[in-house]
Amino acid sequence: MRIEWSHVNKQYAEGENGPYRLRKRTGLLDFTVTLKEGVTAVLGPKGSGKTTLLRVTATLSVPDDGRITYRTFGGRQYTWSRSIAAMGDTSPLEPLRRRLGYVPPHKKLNQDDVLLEDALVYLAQYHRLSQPKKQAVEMVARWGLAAFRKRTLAELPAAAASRYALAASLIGDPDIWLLDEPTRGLDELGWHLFLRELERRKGKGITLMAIHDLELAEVAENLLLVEGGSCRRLGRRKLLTSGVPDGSVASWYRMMQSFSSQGKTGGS
Ligand SMILES: Nc1ncnc2c1ncn2[C@@H]1O[C@H](COP(=O)(O)OP(=O)(O)OP(=O)(O)O)[C@@H](O)[C@H]1O
Repeated sequence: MRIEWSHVNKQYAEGENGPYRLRKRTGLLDFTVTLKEGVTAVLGPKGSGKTTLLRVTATLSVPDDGRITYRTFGGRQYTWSRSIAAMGDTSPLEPLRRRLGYVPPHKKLNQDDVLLEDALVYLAQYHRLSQPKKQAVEMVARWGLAAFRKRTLAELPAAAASRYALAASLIGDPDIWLLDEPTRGLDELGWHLFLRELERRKGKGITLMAIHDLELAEVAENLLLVEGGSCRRLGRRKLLTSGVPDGSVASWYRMMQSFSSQGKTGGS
């Protein structure tokens, strides 16, 4: 399976700046990449477009331009683009959405008064799983959430909310797992369970995780470096980091950042 982003653009209007000018912020700029199976860490400075990339890929946000093509297991193909969104009926994308798990950057669900276990049952029903209650109970056990089963999502402490976000995204065992700052708010148990899940996912489907933690990036199979909304580098982690003395992602990332700041200052 693979995902192909082809000339994807996304801009945000920042607000009026004077009567006739609308300032724009770049989310993605001519983003063109093909990604195959494996765990890929999406790295880049603040505001480089990581969240935008995950949101458009999750079909939660509409690209202004370009298209994303998903070639999934079983030979099925889906496309997400502005023209498809404009048609109004996105039901042909539903099978894709059911094979896709997304973890948002902010895990705390302040408004939600659904009980945690019920929320997982609803998700299992949405994913058309057999025995949704059983699936929910299993997920509760797997993510150490038994003590919170009968709490509403709004009541969850931060660590449990972070574990719930991961558990919810994994209902239905998605082929595509999109994680935005997945370790934000996680406690020690959450970290342990998350790392175990990542190991399980290696080489199985596509996992894209936007992270700032360069140590965590060491568990990824691929690195995708985003800058100014575009892909600056994509490759096997081992290959990319073989060029730096200690072979670490942190050193490689620093080297890439120092190249870009030299470029901006004319190499001085
Ligand atoms: N909803 C929005 N409205 C206006 N501008 C936005 C919005 N979302 C993102 N942006 C802008 O788009 C650019 C890319 O943002 P994005 O959140 O995708 O970057 P990021 O790499 O995820 O950043 P961070 O590492 O801080 O999470 C930034 O300039 C950001 O300010």
